[in-house]
Amino acid sequence: MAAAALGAAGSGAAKSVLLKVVILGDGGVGKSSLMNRFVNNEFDAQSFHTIGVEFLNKVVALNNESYTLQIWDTAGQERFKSLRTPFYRGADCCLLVFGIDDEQSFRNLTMWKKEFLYYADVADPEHFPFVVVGNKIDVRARQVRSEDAEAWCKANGGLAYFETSAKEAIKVEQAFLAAAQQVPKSDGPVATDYSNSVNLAETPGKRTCCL
Ligand SMILES: Nc1nc2c(ncn2[C@@H]2O[C@H](COP(=O)(O)OP(=O)(O)OP(=O)(O)O)[C@@H](O)[C@H]2O)c(=O)[nH]1
Repeated sequence: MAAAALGAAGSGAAKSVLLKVVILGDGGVGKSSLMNRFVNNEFDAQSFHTIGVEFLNKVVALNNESYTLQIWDTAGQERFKSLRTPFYRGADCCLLVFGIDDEQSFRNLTMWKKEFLYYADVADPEHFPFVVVGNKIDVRARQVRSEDAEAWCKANGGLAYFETSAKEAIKVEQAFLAAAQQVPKSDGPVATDYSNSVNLAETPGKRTCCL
C-alpha cells in the first residue's frame, strides 16, 4: 500500500502513518521470531512453521512522527508459496531474512527478492526499500560470512545489512526501523479513512491470521 494515515475518525487522535512491512526468507530462518521479538519483545524456542501469512502491528516514532508498522510474516516453505504471494502487493518495505547458520537460505535471497518484485508489482523495483537480515548470530555454527552478505547487498543496489538474533534481542529493532526509514516520504501520508474497519493502530501485538 502507499503509506496511509491511520486514526480514529472524529476523535482528534494524532494520525499515524501506516507502513506495510513484509518479511521474507526460507522456512526456519526466524521470520516469525523476529516479528515477535520486535512487536512483543518475546522469543519462543518452539516456534511453529507459519502457514500462509500473519501480521502484527507496532506503533513507532520516527523523526517525530508516529508510524504504525503493519508487519506481515510470510510462510517460508515452498509449499505455501501460493498462500503468501497475494500479500506482497502494497508493501512499503521488505526484510529479506536468511540464517547465518544456513548457507542455502543465503543463496535463496536472490530468489526471494525476485519473487517479491514479481508479485508486489512495485513502481520502482530498482529503488525499493529492502533490508537484508542475517539472523541467528547467537549460533556458533556460522555458514555465511558477513563479508559475503555485505557483498551481496552491494551487488543488489547497496542494500542495508543487519546481523540479528531474535533469541538474544540483538539488532532486531534497528533492522525494522531501518526498513521503515527508507520508505520514500513521497509515498505518503495518504488520507485514507479506516474508521469503518478494525483500527489496526489500537491492536498492537495482536496476531492476525490471514488464512
Ligand atoms: N538460536 C536462535 N534460534 C532462533 C532465532 N530465531 C529463530 N530461532 C529458532 O528457529 C526456529 C524457526 O524460527 P521461526 O521464527 O519459526 O522461523 P520462520 O522463518 O518464521 O519459519 P517459517 O514460518 O517456516 O517460514 C525456531 O525454533 C526458533 O526458535 C535466533 O535468533 N537464534
